[in-house]
Amino acid sequence: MEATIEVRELRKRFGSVAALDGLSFDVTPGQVTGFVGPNGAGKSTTLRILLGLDTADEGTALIGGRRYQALRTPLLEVGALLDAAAVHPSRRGRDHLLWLAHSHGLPVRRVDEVLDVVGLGGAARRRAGGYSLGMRQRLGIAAALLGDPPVLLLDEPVNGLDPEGIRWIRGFLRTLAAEGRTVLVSSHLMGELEDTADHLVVIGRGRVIADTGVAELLAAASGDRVAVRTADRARAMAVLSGAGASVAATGRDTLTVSLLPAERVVALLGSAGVVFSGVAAHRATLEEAYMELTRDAVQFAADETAVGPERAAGAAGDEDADDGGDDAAVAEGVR
Ligand SMILES: Nc1ncnc2c1ncn2[C@@H]1O[C@H](COP(=O)(O)OP(=O)(O)OP(=O)(O)O)[C@@H](O)[C@H]1O
Repeated sequence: MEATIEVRELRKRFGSVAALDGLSFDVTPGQVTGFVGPNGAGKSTTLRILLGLDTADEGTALIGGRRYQALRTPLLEVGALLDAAAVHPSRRGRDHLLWLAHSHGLPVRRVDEVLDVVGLGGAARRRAGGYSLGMRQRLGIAAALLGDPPVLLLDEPVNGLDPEGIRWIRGFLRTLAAEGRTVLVSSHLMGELEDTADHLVVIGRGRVIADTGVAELLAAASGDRVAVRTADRARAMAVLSGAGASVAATGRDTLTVSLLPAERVVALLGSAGVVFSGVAAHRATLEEAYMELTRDAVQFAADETAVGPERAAGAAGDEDADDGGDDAAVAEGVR
């Protein structure tokens, strides 16, 4: 079976709401693909249709070239974590997996293997009702792995995990992809995806906003912008705008400058006598790139709420404004 997800022109309405509005994307094996979008964008609906839990009004959603309903041994072909709470509370963790394994003729040995893989071996004989959210997430991931499937669909797998668990799943997803599996992971935590995902499918209002490599997206979002830290913000803005730059205030003493290289910014501020404590090439975070992408989609849909450059850069740049941690300093302390 070719381990690939193909979504083509999916449409789904719930009454007057178009949850999916012609959604198309592919997920290829050997990499982790993040599936992201604002609340209500249509992520869960897409995953539910892919897993045969809901039907599309139009379009197709295929796993390995076939609809989920046509898979003869689904557990062996696709592993899914949709709702970690979907385990009967009185059932013991191990019994839940035994029941699933039995339905597919998998050996008991495999149940104990996946319990160990997710670090739940010690709690396997406790009732799921007494599990923490993180433990239920691990049990759900164990269930997804049971059939050693080439395709994994995980909805918010980091949800409820402690820092050790988050680190574990990050490495684990990378390992699954390195084994050549197709891994589609929805998440709201861009910081997590920045460290984990190779590719992103960003959706909004039931449509694809971006289908791109994470590295390309970060490079594009970083652009040629320059971050400036100065106590004399107003004068710096006047000098740089006067030289043709586009300037946005991103904090009490920070600016983001476009259309001028860092060296020129340093020279202009220096010759105008504007004191500054740092000028740095700006490197976008995935969170920032994502906010820009999804904000554009909202602007497109409701153009009366146009967002000015100052607010736009401020929304994305506050973190940098405070710690400058993502910036590669090119000049310091020129008077
Ligand atoms: N069963 C349903 N009945 C009515 N409306 C629904 C139903 N399921 C989803 N919707 C609507 O479809 C749209 C897409 O919802 P969906 O849950 O797929 O989004 P999502 O991207 O998963 O959101 P979130 O990030 O909040 O989980 C939303 O407007 C939602 O209210």
